[in-house]
Amino acid sequence: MSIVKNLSRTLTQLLQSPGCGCQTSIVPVRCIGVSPRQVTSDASFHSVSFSETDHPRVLITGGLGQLGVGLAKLLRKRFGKNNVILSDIRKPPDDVFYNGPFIYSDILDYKNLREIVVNNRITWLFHYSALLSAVGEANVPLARAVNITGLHNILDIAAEHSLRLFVPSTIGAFGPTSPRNPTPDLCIQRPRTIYGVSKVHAELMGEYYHYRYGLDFRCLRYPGIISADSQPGGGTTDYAVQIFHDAIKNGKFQCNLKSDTRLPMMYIDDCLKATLDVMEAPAASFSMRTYNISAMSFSPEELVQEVKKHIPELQVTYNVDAVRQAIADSWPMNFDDSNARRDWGWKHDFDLSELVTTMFNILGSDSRVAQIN
Ligand SMILES: NC(=O)C1=CN([C@@H]2O[C@H](COP(=O)(O)OP(=O)(O)OC[C@H]3O[C@@H](n4cnc5c(N)ncnc54)[C@H](O)[C@@H]3O)[C@@H](O)[C@H]2O)C=CC1
Ligand SMILES: CC(=O)[C@H](N)C(=O)O
Repeated sequence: MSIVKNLSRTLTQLLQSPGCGCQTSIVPVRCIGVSPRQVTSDASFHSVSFSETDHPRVLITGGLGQLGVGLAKLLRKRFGKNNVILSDIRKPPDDVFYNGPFIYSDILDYKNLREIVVNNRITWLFHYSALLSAVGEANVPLARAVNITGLHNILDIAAEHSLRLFVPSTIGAFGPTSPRNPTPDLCIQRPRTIYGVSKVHAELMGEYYHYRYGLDFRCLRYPGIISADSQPGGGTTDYAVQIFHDAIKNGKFQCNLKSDTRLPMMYIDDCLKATLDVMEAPAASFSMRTYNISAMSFSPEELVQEVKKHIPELQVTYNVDAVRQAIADSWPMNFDDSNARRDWGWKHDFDLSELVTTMFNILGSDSRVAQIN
């Protein structure tokens, strides 16, 4: 009984202390760092808080995919090369291996993940491992394991070690019953892919851990991301990257979506900038923990027109992939990101024409700009 009284007194003091940062209306366990998973006492609560170091110590999971290497480059510029560790289950190419710390990490291996976080005194975690929409439909058990079980491991490790955690969500977290034009942050989410279901689960679990355990969870719903020097990992929006490679290589492109399929898209630099911005934003600026971000929205036909300004002789045919088309038809056409713009100042730099010009500048030494004037 006296222990309970003491605990209650301590809690009251904590809640009244100005440094606590907790509102009394929120479940107070966050202030005492209750761990969501039973761990041995010597393994818990050894985290180094951000204020104890000059820079965050960062781990990126699934870092060898389309987005991770670019993210590592950006974060290393900001926080120093050795403060950012890339991890994946694949073998890194030479340029990645020799450009900064790389470590093997399977997110399904909880103990190994915890060891990495502890030994490297990680304070920020960017959780990029996932199976994307099209490959997820091709292997549902694996997608369920990686996207859901893997996420549970990440959430528990992050909560136990007081990490700041970024988990990307996607336009794919919405479904045919969501408003599609535009899609707001808060609306019905009934996706029909395992990818989408796992991402809604991630959004809800992250927010639950935030309120229940005080986890500093931050989440952005990315549109389809377009990049020049990294390949997409098997999604529905992949066509918008492939067109550049095929146009340059052989002047022909076969599109697997219908010409008028409109989806939100973004250039990779904007996506990575938003990711760093939301991680650096003061928590007090957030009115929610999961935000839509948007830059542009286009159909294959509109992208083709823009690409043809650089390669006028490009020949395009349409050979629709039924699985991808059904997915795309259930996704947002336009994304409403007004909350991100208002709360923490999100602003994109690249529109469609800048994106296409930039892609050709990077990829297309032999692309020819048409005389359009
Ligand atoms: N690229 C895009 O257009 C978008 C991406 N996102 C999200 O951003 C994140 C990163 O996306 P991408 O880089 O495009 O994905 P990607 O598919 O290119 O890369 C995912 C990486 O996860 C790794 N991985 C798979 N199983 C793993 C395991 N058991 N343990 C550790 N790593 C494992 C893979 O080896 C791969 O390198 C994902 O969560 C994705 O859902 C969200 C919306 C759009
Ligand atoms: C939009 C995404 O999440 C991804 N690129 C996919 O198409 O699966």
